[in-house]
Amino acid sequence: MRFVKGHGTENDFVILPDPDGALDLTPDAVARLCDRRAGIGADGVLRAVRTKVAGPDAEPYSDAEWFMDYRNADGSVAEMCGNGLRVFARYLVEAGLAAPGEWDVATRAGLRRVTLGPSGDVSVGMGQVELLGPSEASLAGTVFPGERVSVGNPHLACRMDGPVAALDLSRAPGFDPAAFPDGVNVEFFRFVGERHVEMRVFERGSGETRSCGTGTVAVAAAARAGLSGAGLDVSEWTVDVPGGRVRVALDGTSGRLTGPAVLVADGETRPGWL
Ligand SMILES: N[C@@H](CCC[C@H](N)C(=O)O)C(=O)O
Repeated sequence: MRFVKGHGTENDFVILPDPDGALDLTPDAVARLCDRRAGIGADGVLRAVRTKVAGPDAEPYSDAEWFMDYRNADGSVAEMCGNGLRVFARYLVEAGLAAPGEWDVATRAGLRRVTLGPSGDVSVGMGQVELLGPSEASLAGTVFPGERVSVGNPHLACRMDGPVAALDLSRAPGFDPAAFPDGVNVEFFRFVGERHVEMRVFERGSGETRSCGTGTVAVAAAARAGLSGAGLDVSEWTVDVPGGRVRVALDGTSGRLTGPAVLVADGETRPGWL
């Protein structure tokens, strides 16, 4: 099986080129590919498949040529992945499967428009960002009030006063399963400047990662909501994550994510390994 390895602010992915939809990608195969000791190692898998052969998840979005079939490291399926989409778009351009410019990619959360040149940062229209009300996370006995946010996938963005580096994210934060029946990605953030926050994340299905694109958009929206009088104003945010920095533009109720996307290796799994 051919693969490409890439990352966006160190949120890393195994990309599987599957233009004809020939791969039978089981949850077990995804978990083995993502295993950092016995596999290639990644936070998730991005299967690149043409929408017309991608099956029911892609059917409503057949205007787009490509479907990003995103899977978490534990093999579970997620609706969207912001960093993954930047890496996915960079892969399609570098592989000669799409031209630099602006085009839609189909995801389980709907169509997402990517903008990229022949090299450099990739920008992604992240669709509607919905603030869904308060909830809370718990970590080592401490309760963190937060905001439920949907960026196509579920998030709980918790503001804190101390540095995020002090958190122990070796275990999953607790959350209210009634509020998040399908699980949740939990972000902890702190203001470090005007419209500038630092963030760490514990991702559903992957554990702590070095960055989460949908999470940075959720955090920017929750941070804006916490500023008195900010309403739904148009604003640009800088979000620092352990793996680097991204920019988030909020415009009313929609978001745009811009940041790096880097491909680091091409390879082939050994016959019979998976
Ligand atoms: N890292 C991603 C989000 C991946 C999906 C997430 N773990 C989920 O289950 O919703 C990003 O960059 O957005």
